[in-house]
Amino acid sequence: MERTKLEKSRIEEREKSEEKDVVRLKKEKERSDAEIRKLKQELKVVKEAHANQCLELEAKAQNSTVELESKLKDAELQVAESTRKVKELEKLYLSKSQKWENRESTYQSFIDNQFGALQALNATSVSIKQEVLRTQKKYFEDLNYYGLKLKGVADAAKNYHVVLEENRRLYNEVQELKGNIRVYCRIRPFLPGQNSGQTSIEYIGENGELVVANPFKQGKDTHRLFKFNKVFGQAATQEEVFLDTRPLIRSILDGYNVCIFAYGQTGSGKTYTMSGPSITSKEHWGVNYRALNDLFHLTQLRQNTVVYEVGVQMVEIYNEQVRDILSDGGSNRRLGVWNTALPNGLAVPDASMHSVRSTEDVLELMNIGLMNRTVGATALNERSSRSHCVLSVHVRGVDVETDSVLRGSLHLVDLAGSERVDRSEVTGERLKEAQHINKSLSALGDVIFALAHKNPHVPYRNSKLTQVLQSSLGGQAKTLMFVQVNPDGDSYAETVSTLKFAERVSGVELGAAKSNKEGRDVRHLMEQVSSLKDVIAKKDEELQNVQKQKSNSTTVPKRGLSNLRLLGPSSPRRHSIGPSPNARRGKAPGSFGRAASDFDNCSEYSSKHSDSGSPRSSDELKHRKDLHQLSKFAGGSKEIDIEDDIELIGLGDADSEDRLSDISDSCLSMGTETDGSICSAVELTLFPETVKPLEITEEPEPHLVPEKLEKSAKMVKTVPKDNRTSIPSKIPKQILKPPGQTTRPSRLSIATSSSSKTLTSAKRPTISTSTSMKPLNRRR
Ligand SMILES: Nc1ncnc2c1ncn2[C@@H]1O[C@H](COP(=O)(O)OP(=O)(O)OP(=O)(O)O)[C@@H](O)[C@H]1O
Repeated sequence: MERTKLEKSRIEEREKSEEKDVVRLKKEKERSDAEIRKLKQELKVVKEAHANQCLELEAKAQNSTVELESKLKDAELQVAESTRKVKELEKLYLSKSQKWENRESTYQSFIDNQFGALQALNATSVSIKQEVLRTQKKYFEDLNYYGLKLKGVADAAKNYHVVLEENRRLYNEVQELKGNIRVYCRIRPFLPGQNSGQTSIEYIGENGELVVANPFKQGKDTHRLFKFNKVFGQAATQEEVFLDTRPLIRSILDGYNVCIFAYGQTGSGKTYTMSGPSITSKEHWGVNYRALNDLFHLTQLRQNTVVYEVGVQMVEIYNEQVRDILSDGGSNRRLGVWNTALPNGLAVPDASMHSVRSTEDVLELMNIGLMNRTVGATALNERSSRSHCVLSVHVRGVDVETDSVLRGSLHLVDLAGSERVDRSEVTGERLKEAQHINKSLSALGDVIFALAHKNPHVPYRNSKLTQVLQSSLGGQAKTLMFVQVNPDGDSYAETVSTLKFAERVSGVELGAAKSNKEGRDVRHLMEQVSSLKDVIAKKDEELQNVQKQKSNSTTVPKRGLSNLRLLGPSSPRRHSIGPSPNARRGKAPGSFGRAASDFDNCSEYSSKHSDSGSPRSSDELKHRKDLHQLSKFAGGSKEIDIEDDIELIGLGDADSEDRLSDISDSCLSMGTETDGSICSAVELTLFPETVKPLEITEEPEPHLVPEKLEKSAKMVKTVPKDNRTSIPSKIPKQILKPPGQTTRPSRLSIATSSSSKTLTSAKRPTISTSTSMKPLNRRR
């Protein structure tokens, strides 16, 4: 029961739960029904939406179908097109591939060839490599070899300049030995206002080459090459020009004669080179101031070994007249020119000689000279020199140790410029001057031409200029010419003719220059000769005495023979240089004393032996006899005196005719020949104190003797007797003439005498004469 009850309770409970379940289920069913309704509703909506969608989709599908169909058609078309293209491409491909194949085969064959070539190249390169190695080896060997050689060459190159210098020196020496006239060319710069674009100067070489060309003509033919010792360009300074000239100038102090002259067209810079534009600035000084400045400087340096004295002359040649431009007021006096080649170059002995001791003295003198010089304005040069100006510097040096004397002279010549009168537009007086200038320059050209061609006759006498320059052009001087060039194209013709002239000048060989040095040895020898002659004379005298005692029957013409004895060719005293032994012993004071004592001896001799039959050598007697005959023929003793004079003044030479001098305003100037004459002249005028006193018994005729020479003669009288002083190398012997005998003032008049003509055939050296000696030969 219980169990039933329990069962029953359980069943009841189950029923209750089932009922609950039924209620729950019912609720659930209702909820589900609601849900189903809702879902149905939703389904209906969805169905409707789906239907709509389907419709839409159908429509879309239809559209898409249409679209796709059209696209398909397009695609088909495209496919067709593509297929066509593919076919075309295939075709192209085929042809291209065909081409490529061809190319490939070509390249292949090319590559094969190249490969073959490469192999060949390889082989070659190997051999070349070997060759290179071999060459390299050789190259290094050669390099070593050339290195060694190069070292030698480098060593030689080091010496190259030395050798070059040496060569230049040797060349100059050769030139010097040949005595070629040196030619330096100087080109003037363009002046303000000139057109520098039209220059005739094309090229200036280092070694003196100069090429000029006509700027107004084209073509090679217009170019001309000239070669000189040196060419100074437009930029060359006065200092540079002088430095190249200095060695030449310095040689004056070693006893050489030097001549420097400037040649060129008017306005080309001759005065600029020789004097400079102004003396106020040292930088502008020309060659002449610098030369003298340098000479003084050198003389100072050498004063312990050589004592120098310097004298200056300055003359101008104006319209064929030589004028002293340093004399006070005397510049209008015409001066004579020594008309022969003189070793010491004193060409115008009558020109005043001024002793100078410093550059200041020189500046002062040259200022005076340049102020006195004739200048004028032409169309080509505002201050054109209308004359040739010659500045002569005479130097005498005495060696302190040896007493030897040297003499040098320097001529600085500023020529007047050549000019084409049509260009210089001159008239009247200027035209006359220009004609004289051109004439004298053309005479200079003729002289140069004759010298260059070594003609036997050189026409020095055709102008005063060539006479003055004779010793420098034809003597033993060192000569330098500055050829001045105007670079202006308009002056091309003048430039070429100037340069041609200069080229000719540079071809002139003067022979080696000689130094005017009297060595001690020469002096000693001369002294010995002199003393030997004294001994012989004494012996002669003794013999004559013996003869006289033996025989009183023969009479010898007194004056004639005595003088002939004195002056005969055998007499060495005529040429004696330096004091005689007697003079040194104090017997006679110097050479003039010597001359006087000779004369005394001679007079004594002649009086002692006037009536004796002299037993001298037959030659001498014959000579005397000849001369005696001549004297008789010429008119007795008077004529013999003329002969004496002839001999004394050096007219005894056969060639004396050639040496005829000019007549100056004041007196004649002598033709003469040897160095001594000039030296004497220079010494008597410039260095009078060196000359020994001479007893002059009579004053020379004043109208015949230049004022300066009178002074010299007076100075000679008053010089103290000092046996050590040097003596002019050539001193004429004094001869007494019977009172009332006429004087032969001019060598011209003497030369025309018959006796002189006969004597000139002797052709032997004659006693030189100089201005200083003129008083001695002129007696009343
Ligand atoms: N090297 C130079 N440098 C500067 N100026 C110069 C030079 N050479 C010449 N001159 C000038 O040229 C002009 C002419 O020169 P200079 O008078 O020296 O000529 P010249 O040849 O002597 O003439 P002339 O024959 O007519 O006397 C002057 O004014 C001068 O100053």
